Amino acid sequence: MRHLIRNIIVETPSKPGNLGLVTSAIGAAEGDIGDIKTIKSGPLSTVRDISVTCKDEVHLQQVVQNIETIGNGISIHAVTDDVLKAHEGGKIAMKSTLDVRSLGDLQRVYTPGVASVCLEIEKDPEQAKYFTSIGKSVAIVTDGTAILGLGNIGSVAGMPVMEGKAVLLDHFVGLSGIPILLDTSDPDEVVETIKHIYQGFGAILLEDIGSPHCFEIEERLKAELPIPVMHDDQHGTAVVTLAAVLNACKATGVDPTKAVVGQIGLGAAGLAIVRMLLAYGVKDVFGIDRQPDAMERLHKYGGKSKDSLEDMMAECDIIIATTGVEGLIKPEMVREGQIILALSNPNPEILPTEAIKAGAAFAADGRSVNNVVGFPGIFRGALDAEAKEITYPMLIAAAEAIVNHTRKGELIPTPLDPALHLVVSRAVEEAATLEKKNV
Ligand SMILES: NC(=O)C1=CN([C@@H]2O[C@H](COP(=O)(O)OP(=O)(O)OC[C@H]3O[C@@H](n4cnc5c(N)ncnc54)[C@H](O)[C@@H]3O)[C@@H](O)[C@H]2O)C=CC1
Ligand SMILES: CC(=O)C(=O)O
Ligand SMILES: [Mg+2]
Repeated sequence: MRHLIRNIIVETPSKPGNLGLVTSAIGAAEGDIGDIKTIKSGPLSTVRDISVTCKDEVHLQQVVQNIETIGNGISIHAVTDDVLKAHEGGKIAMKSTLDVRSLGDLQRVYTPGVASVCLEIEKDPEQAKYFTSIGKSVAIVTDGTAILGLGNIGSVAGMPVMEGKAVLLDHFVGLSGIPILLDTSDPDEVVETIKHIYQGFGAILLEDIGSPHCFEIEERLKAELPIPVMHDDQHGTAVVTLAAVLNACKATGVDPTKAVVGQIGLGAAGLAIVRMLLAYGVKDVFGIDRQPDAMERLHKYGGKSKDSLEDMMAECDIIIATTGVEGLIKPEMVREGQIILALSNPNPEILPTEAIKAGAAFAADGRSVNNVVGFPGIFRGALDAEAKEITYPMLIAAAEAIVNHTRKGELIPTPLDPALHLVVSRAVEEAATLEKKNV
């Protein structure tokens, strides 16, 4: 486990070199340093807030002890849990876009004025696109069965992830994400429930719904609803992974269609990655999963199998892993020059630093190769084009837009760049519009 993030508030005498002593002490204990914020900078002392990721509480204590033994007047004021603090009261809220200060405002926003808008929409339901927020709202639906790699922890425990997705939709592309927490995983009940509520949304984002029931749920909803439906763990992840694979191939001079790719774990994310790579034209895509029915699905879509994880690691140029199993890939399994994308969250199958040390040419984990690079722009583009569904040409257009937006030396662009989501949404909108014209 490596997802204990804590903030250590450290005071050092204001003298060059002291921050270096602190970061070296953290590094010596193998703490992973994130943001460093200066809270107070005075002539005598400086106080900084240093975010550190540790494996667990024992590891955190080692980091703290290393700092405390530096001496030189360096001291720790507090160790805080900023992640928990950020979740106090939740991360989202439904807010109005209008102010209500006068009686006139009240009558425009609510009764009696609102009645005339209702009647306009009753006469012509298409008007709902212009006079309500429906076209900008995305239902984020989970049944809680595959929350990250944490397993079936239930929808309510998964709510922080759903709120997180809503924050990203709002922040990156101005869409409202509304979590819907289901208490059933039965495909008939899930489909029936969504069919009864879909009309309040422009699109449906399925999230952290485990396999294999996620496949039937998505297929049926896509067929039965007139609005875009996408299971992000499947197709959002596949888009971003395709982009990372294309970028890695470009950097290593490999023709992606001729690369030999091995996918470990053929659940929601893994099977969709296989399908996406095959749709793109990669010929040799191998897969492995501990479930026989997952292997059957691999073969149905044209993927090939390997006998063991060891064979897969020995024979493939590019390895992608989405099993949810931390540390599944051992450093001794890594082949010289291999490309390793260990995408499980919160902890990867192998840390990128370990994979590189073991000889990999490129290595990344689920923090950077993450569906957040793709899903905001995919949904925005589909809604802007008024698309009825999200298709493979739209997804491949998204992957190519990500590739074109990647700077030299990067495997995948940062999702913090607002221009990224704009180019992805434009590419998806254009692909959707082209498809409509060709129908
Ligand atoms: N980086 C990203 O953007 C994303 C990462 N993920 C991560 O991928 C992982 C899996 O997510 P889902 O596909 O939604 O879950 P899932 O439960 O649908 O799939 C997991 C699959 O891995 C297989 N598996 C487990 N242990 C295995 C082993 N030792 N060898 C071979 N196969 C094994 C399971 O049988 C199952 O088919 C999670 O940790 C999740 O956080 C998922 C979506 C996006
Ligand atoms: C990123 C994501 O969707 C997951 O790990 O499940
Ligand atoms: Mg997910």
